[in-house]
Amino acid sequence: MSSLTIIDVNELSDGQFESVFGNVIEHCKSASTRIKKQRPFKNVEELCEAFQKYLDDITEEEKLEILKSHPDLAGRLAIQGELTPESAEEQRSAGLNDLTADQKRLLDSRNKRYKSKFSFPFIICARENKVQSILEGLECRYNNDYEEEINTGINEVKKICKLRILDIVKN
Ligand SMILES: NC(=O)N[C@H]1NC(=O)NC1=O
Repeated sequence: MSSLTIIDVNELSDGQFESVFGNVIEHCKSASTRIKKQRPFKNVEELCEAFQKYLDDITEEEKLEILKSHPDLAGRLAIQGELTPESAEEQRSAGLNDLTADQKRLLDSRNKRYKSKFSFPFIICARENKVQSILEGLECRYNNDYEEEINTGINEVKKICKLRILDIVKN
């Protein structure tokens, strides 16, 4: 991918911008709606920073909505083939399509335990991880408190978002 230059991005119509960047934060169209108005951007870093700032500036309620819009890793949507294309590729790259039966059981039970404590799914940038580090992250972050996990989850969303933007825009 990486087919657009920053000049192309600045010249997209509002509608095109919203459709191209509408899922750089999973299921969060309002980010691209807000950020399209901040153009022109000097470079791709500035564009990434605008999305990161969006994630910093929203309310805790909006952060929770974003966290809750993420699919479980190797969860029901993955099994049913209903992930967004971005998420499907990220989960595949972490090796989540090739879990052993034991790994799948462990992942499911840790995901379930995490979600019942925090009310939102465990989120980690899959492209920067493999099965083992995901399982360890689930074990370790389960011990965090609620506010800490909202922040950690949003930080992971920022990493996912940046990599998605870099797939679209030439650096
Ligand atoms: N639950 C979770 O972390 N989901 C995600 N992570 C990622 O890299 N892509 C996702 O959809």
